[in-house]
Amino acid sequence: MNGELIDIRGLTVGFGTREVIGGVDFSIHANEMVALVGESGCGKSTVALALLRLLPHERTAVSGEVMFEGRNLLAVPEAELNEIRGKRISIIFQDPLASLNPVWSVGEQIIETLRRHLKLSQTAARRRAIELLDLVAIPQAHRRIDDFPHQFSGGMRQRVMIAMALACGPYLLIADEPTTALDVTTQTQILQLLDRLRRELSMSVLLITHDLSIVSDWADRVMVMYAGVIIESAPVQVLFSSARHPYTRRLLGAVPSLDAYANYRNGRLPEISGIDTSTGSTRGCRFAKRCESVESECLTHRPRLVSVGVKQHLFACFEPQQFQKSEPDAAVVV
Ligand SMILES: Nc1ncnc2c1ncn2[C@@H]1O[C@H](COP(=O)(O)OP(=O)(O)OP(=O)(O)O)[C@@H](O)[C@H]1O
Repeated sequence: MNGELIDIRGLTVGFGTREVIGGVDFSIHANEMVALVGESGCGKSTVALALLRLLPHERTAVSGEVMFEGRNLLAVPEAELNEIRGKRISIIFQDPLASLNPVWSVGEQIIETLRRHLKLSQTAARRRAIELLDLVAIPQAHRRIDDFPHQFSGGMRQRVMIAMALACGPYLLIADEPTTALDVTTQTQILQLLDRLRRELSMSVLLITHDLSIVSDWADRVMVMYAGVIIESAPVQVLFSSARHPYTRRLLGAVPSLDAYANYRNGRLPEISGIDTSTGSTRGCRFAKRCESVESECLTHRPRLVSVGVKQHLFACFEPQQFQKSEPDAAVVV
């Protein structure tokens, strides 16, 4: 499969009267690993859940388009979406224990998924479940299949979740903070595993994380989110070498490195001042209150995501040297 796998346009989510996601546009190509990075509370999980219509219905308003295989997932009937969730698009979360059933063996849980979605016989499903546990490098998969979730370490449990997510051969795996609860070594192993699997299985991965430092080795492209909007998006090397948005530049300054460690020992680890990441303000640029280069236009107009002139590098900022056509913010024009 080539080209765009999923294309998201104008995704907006409101909880009650608060707009949490303010019109997000992005696409993911076949076999691509794309990272969605941002501070806690900026709306990363809300985007992931909104794509699959997994947000609670009550007091939640979702609009926009999520085009996948020629269909808008926000508009297809629930039964059709059930065929897509878990089968074509799978999602894994930070805490496997919360997603696994403690009273069922991991084998029973994978077999149930295989039987429900692929209608396999019990014997074929068990054989496939062992293969899947093998695929995610669980040692002695044929024995471990009958163990219960609590008998696995955190990293192994995350592998089980990945095996389950892969059961039906999805085209897209959404991994929401899959390594946050793990130690650094296990975190690397899980990311290595995801990277190997997406290559072997020709699958795309949307990796959601608050930790910019983990994406450099694994992601092809990075999208930086701030207060419910994507403010910069670029191939990973471009982002790390030539970030344009003031927020991304400060975020990169806050990525721990040996230099930063030396600074830290001297009491000078960089920080991003202010706390305004999730206010859902709809007026002007959402970063304006924390931005050192704020101009009057930033308070009244919202910068659109535009190309900086380099392939796949987009940013949303009224940086003076950039010519950007802006549109008055809907909140200002009454
Ligand atoms: N069901 C809900 N009802 C109301 N507000 C919600 C709901 N779910 C999330 N929020 C709010 O939306 C904002 C974005 O939350 P979200 O979990 O998407 O952020 P995040 O970037 O994934 O953060 P984290 O990395 O901490 O998970 C937060 O302010 C959160 O409190």
